[in-house]
Amino acid sequence: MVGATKPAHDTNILTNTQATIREALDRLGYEEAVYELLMEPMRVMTVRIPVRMDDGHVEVFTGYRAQHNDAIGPTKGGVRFHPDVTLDEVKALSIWMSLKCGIFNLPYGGAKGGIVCDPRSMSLSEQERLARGYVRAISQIVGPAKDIPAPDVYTNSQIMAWMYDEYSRIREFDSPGFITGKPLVLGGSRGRESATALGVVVALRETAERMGKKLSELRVLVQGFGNVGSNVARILHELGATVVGISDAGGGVYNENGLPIPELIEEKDSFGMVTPRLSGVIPTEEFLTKPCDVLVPAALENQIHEGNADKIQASLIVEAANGPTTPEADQILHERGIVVVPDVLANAGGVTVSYFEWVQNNQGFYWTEDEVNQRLENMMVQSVHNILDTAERYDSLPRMAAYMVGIRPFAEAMRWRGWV
Ligand SMILES: NC(=O)C1=CN([C@@H]2O[C@H](COP(=O)(O)OP(=O)(O)OC[C@H]3O[C@@H](n4cnc5c(N)ncnc54)[C@H](O)[C@@H]3O)[C@@H](O)[C@H]2O)C=CC1
Ligand SMILES: O=C(O)CCC(=O)C(=O)O
Repeated sequence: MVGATKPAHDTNILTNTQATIREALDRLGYEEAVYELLMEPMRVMTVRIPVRMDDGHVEVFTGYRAQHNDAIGPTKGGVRFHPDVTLDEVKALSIWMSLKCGIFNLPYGGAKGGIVCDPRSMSLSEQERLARGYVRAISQIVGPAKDIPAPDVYTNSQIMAWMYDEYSRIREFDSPGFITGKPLVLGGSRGRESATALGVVVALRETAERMGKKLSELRVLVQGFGNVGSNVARILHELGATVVGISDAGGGVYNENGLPIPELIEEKDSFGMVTPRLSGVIPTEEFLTKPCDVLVPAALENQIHEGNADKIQASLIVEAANGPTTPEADQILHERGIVVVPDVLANAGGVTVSYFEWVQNNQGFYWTEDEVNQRLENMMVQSVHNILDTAERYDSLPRMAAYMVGIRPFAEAMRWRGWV
């Protein structure tokens, strides 16, 4: 995620997540021990990774892997390369991965990894040595039946390929099910590249229809133009919605009549940056409050906060990023009647197609892109209505409904196993 800096409105996403988990478990009537087990990852590994840099000196990087809960199956989640990675962030992200798996009935618990580094200032060979060093450092706790990594911010199919190769060498057998988000030729799944975005668009369409609005009538602002944001903009544009604004780390562009999305995608670089080549760029804070029907944050955490929530003009927010809305902003948006489709529901298309990739690797039998997309769409439609119906039934916000639906399978699995 190029240009990403620590958000101005930084809040502790781990303590916020723990508070929401507690409320969800209380509403479901589970005992204290269930909360005690689910409030923190069951296992966290911190590693120090020495990397010989191109100029000959050795730099030592800190990396983490957090495994939230393995009562249901192996754990799963991406690895982030970013200078602002912290242990608390990785822990919170691992809990959110569990919620996604719970909502979508995937046979996994959540995990997340991160390395404190800035890949923008590293050569490809330095990144390769770092990726391989990370796998060597965590190899005891990962594997196709233990914990399955995937791409996240600043990591991509090339980094997955190096990690896969390193793991296979260590274990002395070829092990494609160890990691997902691989290149197609190494056992990647068709559709994984755009899966998160496709899921976001399906969640947007289904929720808008429940609000009496058609996709083709909507004006959408998309914050972030990387893997998720640019694909969301592309799919919406192809389906006839009007994408009135897009942004990246340098700011945003807005046109009430719609933007030429295919041309903008042609212009963007591999780090999701396009604004350096555009005129009329406005700052992010102004961008987020521009007129629109739907806002899709697809960049960083804590972008919608108590300082701007009262100025947002959208009536629907679909969270493509992990953790883009602070709890204070959630409350303000609710009071203003703005519907928020939470991250653990909206962006779970990525881990769902990663699950499809793992299934295909285990079977050695590969699906067409149509099969992948159709299965994803069916699961997304079902999960969106399940969460929105649950929210109505419990008179709660969709986020609380998503936490209740997502956490329950872990509490039940732990009971059956006799852990609580
Ligand atoms: N890639 C995936 O499959 C999944 C990604 N996510 C989440 O989606 C979000 C975006 O991920 P990717 O698209 O993969 O990352 P990316 O690294 O491909 O793109 C990030 C984009 O955000 C922009 N950005 C950075 N700082 C910004 C700022 N202050 N204001 C506006 N834009 C800014 C960057 O310029 C870039 O366009 C992250 O929260 C990630 O965890 C969630 C589920 C799956
Ligand atoms: O594809 C995966 O397994 C994980 C994706 C991920 O890291 C996320 O949903 O935040």
